Amino acid sequence: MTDDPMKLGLDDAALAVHPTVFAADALAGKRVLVSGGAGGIGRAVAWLAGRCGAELILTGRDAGKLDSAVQAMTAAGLQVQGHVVDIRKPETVADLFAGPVTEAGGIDLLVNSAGGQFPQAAIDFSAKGWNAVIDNNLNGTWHMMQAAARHWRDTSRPGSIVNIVVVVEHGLYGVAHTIAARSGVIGVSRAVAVEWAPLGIRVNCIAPGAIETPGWRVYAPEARATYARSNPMMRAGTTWDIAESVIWVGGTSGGYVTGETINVAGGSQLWGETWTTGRPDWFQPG
Ligand SMILES: CCCCC/C=C/C(=O)SCCNC(=O)CCNC(=O)[C@H](O)C(C)(C)COP(=O)(O)OP(=O)(O)OC[C@H]1O[C@@H](n2cnc3c(N)ncnc32)[C@H](O)[C@@H]1OP(=O)(O)O
Ligand SMILES: NC(=O)C1=CN([C@@H]2O[C@H](COP(=O)(O)OP(=O)(O)OC[C@H]3O[C@@H](n4cnc5c(N)ncnc54)[C@H](OP(=O)(O)O)[C@@H]3O)[C@@H](O)[C@H]2O)C=CC1
Repeated sequence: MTDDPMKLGLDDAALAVHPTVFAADALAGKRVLVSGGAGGIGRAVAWLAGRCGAELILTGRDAGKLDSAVQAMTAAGLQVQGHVVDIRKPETVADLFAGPVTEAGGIDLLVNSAGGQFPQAAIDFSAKGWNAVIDNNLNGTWHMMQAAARHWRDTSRPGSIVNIVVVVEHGLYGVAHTIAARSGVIGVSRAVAVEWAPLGIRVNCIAPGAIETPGWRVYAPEARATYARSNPMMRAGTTWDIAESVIWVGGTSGGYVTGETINVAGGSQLWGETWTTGRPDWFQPG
């Protein structure tokens, strides 16, 4: 890992050629919408989906980041468009589906990778900080899920949703607001996996462990330095690990899977701990 923010995780050059188990036509004829598609995990998902033959729609808040992702993928021959959408604003999410999604001919897969939080001891959260994280990760993800489900219902086509969450079982500390928000996403995903099955809509979650991305910039270097050893495999994962699991469960390969949360976390749901704020004295060994 490096502290150069431009070099956290796999870059476009690596994502363009990284080996994959998927065939080049695994998603031929499909259209994939990735929120947070210019970020670390979303970008890798977009690259893999595009390399599998899907048309891509990427969203995010930062137009410059989106432009750089669209340019890199276009230069590699992928079919991609980018749109500025803040998932916290339901009206802009509705505009995305009424406009670009409809004009493109609809989508088959929605990947919700937009999200994030800041590290802080829960006892110190302000009401505004708590609300910001809940709004971003629970409400924002829900706005996207519901808009996609309405799109599929109204166009009588099946669909698939993959929500990127975090490992909520244990071992992730200093981000209790996001544990609450992501537990909500996992819960609502299980509920609508049932409600939306008659519409031909599958809903699953992927819970990444420590995946080196530019998003890690919100954590102090001392905290980040501990992340790789936060799981029994004693290493961080890559955005490609997450991308391949997203395409597996979101694509036809996961066609009989719904309502699941899959930890892609090196076993950190079973063993290990991540203190995003630094480990308190109470928990120091002996
Ligand atoms: C081993 C695994 C590692 C950990 C697992 C997870 C990893 C990841 O998720 S990687 C990173 C993914 N990306 C991010 O987390 C992006 C970074 N985070 C954000 O962009 C923001 O924190 C936000 C989206 C969650 C909130 O943004 P926004 O609504 O724009 O909020 P504001 O910046 O205006 O802040 C509102 C409010 O929130 C409190 N607050 C924000 N940042 C901090 C902070 N660093 N420390 C303490 N409090 C913070 C604060 O109350 C803010 O209000 P004001 O005080 O009025 O500014
Ligand atoms: N990296 C890791 O170790 C882990 C990551 N995760 C989760 O995976 C997801 C992706 O994270 P990662 O790629 O690492 O982080 P990044 O910060 O690199 O990417 C997150 C992306 O989300 C977008 N985003 C955030 N809030 C909004 C919003 N309100 N509206 C639209 N877009 C938004 C950002 O776009 P923009 O910059 O344009 O605003 C950003 O590009 C997040 O939910 C993260 O919490 C979970 C576990 C571990």
